[in-house]
Amino acid sequence: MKIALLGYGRMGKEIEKIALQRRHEIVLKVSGEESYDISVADVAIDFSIPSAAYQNITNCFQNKVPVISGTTGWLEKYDDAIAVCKEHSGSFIYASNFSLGVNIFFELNKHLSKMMNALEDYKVSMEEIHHTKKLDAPSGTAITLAEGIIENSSKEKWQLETENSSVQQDEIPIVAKRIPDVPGTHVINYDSEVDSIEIKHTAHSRKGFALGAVVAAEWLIGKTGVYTMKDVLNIG
Ligand SMILES: NC(=O)C1=CN([C@@H]2O[C@H](COP(=O)(O)OP(=O)(O)OC[C@H]3O[C@@H](n4cnc5c(N)ncnc54)[C@H](OP(=O)(O)O)[C@@H]3O)[C@@H](O)[C@H]2O)C=CC1
Ligand SMILES: O=C(O)C1=N[C@H](C(=O)O)C[C@H](O)C1
Repeated sequence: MKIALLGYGRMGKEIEKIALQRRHEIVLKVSGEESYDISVADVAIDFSIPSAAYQNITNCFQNKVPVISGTTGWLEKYDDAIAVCKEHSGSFIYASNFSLGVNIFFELNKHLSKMMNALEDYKVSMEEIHHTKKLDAPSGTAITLAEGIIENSSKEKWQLETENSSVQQDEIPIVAKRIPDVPGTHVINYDSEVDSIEIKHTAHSRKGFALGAVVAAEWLIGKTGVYTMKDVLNIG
């Protein structure tokens, strides 16, 4: 495949390594506001910044280039992007996390949430830890995990815990920690007076995210429509 990398930072570079190992070609690397011709690519992989993702993604739809996006922090425009995708019969996969392990963790989280819903003595909370260069908080993965709990319990929303925040009964508190060089850790905790249940995913590097994005790009080529990593990995 001829791949365009929209965003050539930490993830763009990791994706390049995996793509070359899998015998793909990188035909475009975009890392700023410069104009570019996306039509040279068979597929685009966007890991850019929250303020640039929508423009990058919709430009792909308008030029009929399938696009994978892992950029987080832009989802207030997700529905608009899907409308543009449908208008142009585009091809799209967005995932807050492309790693196989986290996608299994997403399913485990939903299952656990269903089981815990009736047990009022347990209080759910979440913690995510990432490197200090991360622009958004909470992480996209933490938001997806919270949505998985909300779908399967009486919780109605999530709340990022700050010094001044007070968490309501119907909210899932999320603590976001920033520690140098941490690729991404997510913990869900159910705590009662007598015990705690905790599930945790720890990324050891960015390799799993990058491999998942390249596998998703390989899978999307030749398809039209909007898909998720559940379709790609056939899990859940
Ligand atoms: N879904 C997933 O599995 C994962 C998602 N992510 C997400 O991916 C995104 C990127 O992460 P990461 O690589 O660590 O971040 P980086 O900051 O290392 O990379 C972002 C890159 O985007 C570039 N950029 C700035 N403006 C534009 C633009 N208009 N078009 C294209 N590129 C642009 C930046 O250039 P410059 O530095 O010059 O500004 C930078 O090179 C984040 O939103 C992060 O949360 C990260 C890991 C996994
Ligand atoms: O910015 C990162 O690094 C990561 N971002 C994604 C997120 O916001 O969930 C995925 C991963 O945790 C790494």
